[in-house]
Amino acid sequence: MHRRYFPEDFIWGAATASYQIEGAYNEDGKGESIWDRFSHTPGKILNGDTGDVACDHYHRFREDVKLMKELGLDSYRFSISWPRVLPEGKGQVNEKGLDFYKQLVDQLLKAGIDPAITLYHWDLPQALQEKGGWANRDTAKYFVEYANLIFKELGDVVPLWITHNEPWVVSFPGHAFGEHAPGIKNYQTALQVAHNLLLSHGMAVQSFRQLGLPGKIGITLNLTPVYPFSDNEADQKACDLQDAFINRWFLDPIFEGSYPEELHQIYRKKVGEFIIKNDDLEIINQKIDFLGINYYLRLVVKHNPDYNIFGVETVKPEGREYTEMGWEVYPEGLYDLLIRLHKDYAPEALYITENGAAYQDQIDADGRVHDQKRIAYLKAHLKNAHRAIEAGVPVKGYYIWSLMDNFEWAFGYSKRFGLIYINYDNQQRILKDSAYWYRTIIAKNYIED
Ligand SMILES: N=NNCCOCCOc1ccc(-c2cn(C[C@@H]3NC[C@@H](O)[C@H]3O)nn2)cc1
Repeated sequence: MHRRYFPEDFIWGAATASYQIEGAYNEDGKGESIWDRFSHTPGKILNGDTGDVACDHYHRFREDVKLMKELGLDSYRFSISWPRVLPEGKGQVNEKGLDFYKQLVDQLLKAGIDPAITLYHWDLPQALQEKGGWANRDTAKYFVEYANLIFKELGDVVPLWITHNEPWVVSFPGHAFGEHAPGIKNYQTALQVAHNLLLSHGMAVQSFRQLGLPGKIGITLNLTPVYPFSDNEADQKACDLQDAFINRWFLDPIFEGSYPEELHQIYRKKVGEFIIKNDDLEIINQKIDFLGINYYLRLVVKHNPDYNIFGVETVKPEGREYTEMGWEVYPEGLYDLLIRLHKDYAPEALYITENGAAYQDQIDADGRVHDQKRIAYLKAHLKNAHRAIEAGVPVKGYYIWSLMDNFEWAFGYSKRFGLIYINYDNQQRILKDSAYWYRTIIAKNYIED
């Protein structure tokens, strides 16, 4: 067996997000979020699930940190619920909410686990949505005020900061397709949202620098490598357009200070303008310390003039494996993506801030969860991350999505991504076989293939 050793200082982590695990949706002064509102709206979430209780992490965080320590995690990536600390999104601070995160960070540090904080993981205060939400440029200003509050409270002990998680998902499923909160179906609004999210990212990085904090700051993007169904020119063109739609629309402004021109032209013609003010792109193009990437799947596309505004149709290759999300298992796509990012954008450092799979997990007669498919998925993706590191790509860490089963947005609790199985009837935590497997990988710092 070939041993693939990771760099000595490689960071082994796991990730969660506030709305997906905390529960206590209206406790201790927390304000309503757009996901509280969306999940309470009939018909939006499978089985009528909500994040009202979730994994009850708000009350069980000490037990959960103990489990992280048992796994030997170097780092734990979690998000802060903006309305838990600022119930109205701005102004009055909810000290009890802030105190929860200070206690969580304190427990992590005592356990020898580095906190990695995502400032925005989709749960916008509803009070700000009432003022237009991310379509309103003022929200960028309110985001920086919120970020500064957290920077000042935790900035001296938290080494890794992520401004936003997956702005593409916030913008398009949230504001063009209507499948995520706030459930808007307006493409032009989605483009303005994407811009204001990026602007808020740049402004927050500027503020982080001005505060002279010791940690590193970056952004996490869901990046999906796109492959043409055939080598004919039309399919190749479709591939380039889909790549611009999902990946370059965020990568180019961040790393080059400009939007992809061809796609911008298509949007001008078929969707309409969105407001960019004079030095916006300069602010967005702030130097970042790392790029976080969430990798799950690849897309294969072909040209179909009738399919959507791009004339791009995604296809599902035959004979391939798919996860419970319907996402193709394509570990090589992680290698291809990392090589491309290194070549085209050369980020100073990269963290895989999410990688994982939903499978049909069940508790067997022996009381264990034998999630062999997940172990195979994770191992194959780690192999490809290692290949990229050997090729010179500065991948500094890997966070499994997710530490525990949780609320998978529009799919509710029907999709299990966790290393830890959650029995939602009694909130019991059960380490799956993949958790024990990951513990040995962390301890040995190598995989065998
Ligand atoms: N292209 N056209 N689409 C047309 C229809 O799309 C509508 C829906 O779209 C999407 C696309 C992607 C996602 C998604 C989910 N995760 C997993 C989470 N990552 C952050 C963490 O919270 C995990 O739970 N990653 N990505 C969701 C919805």
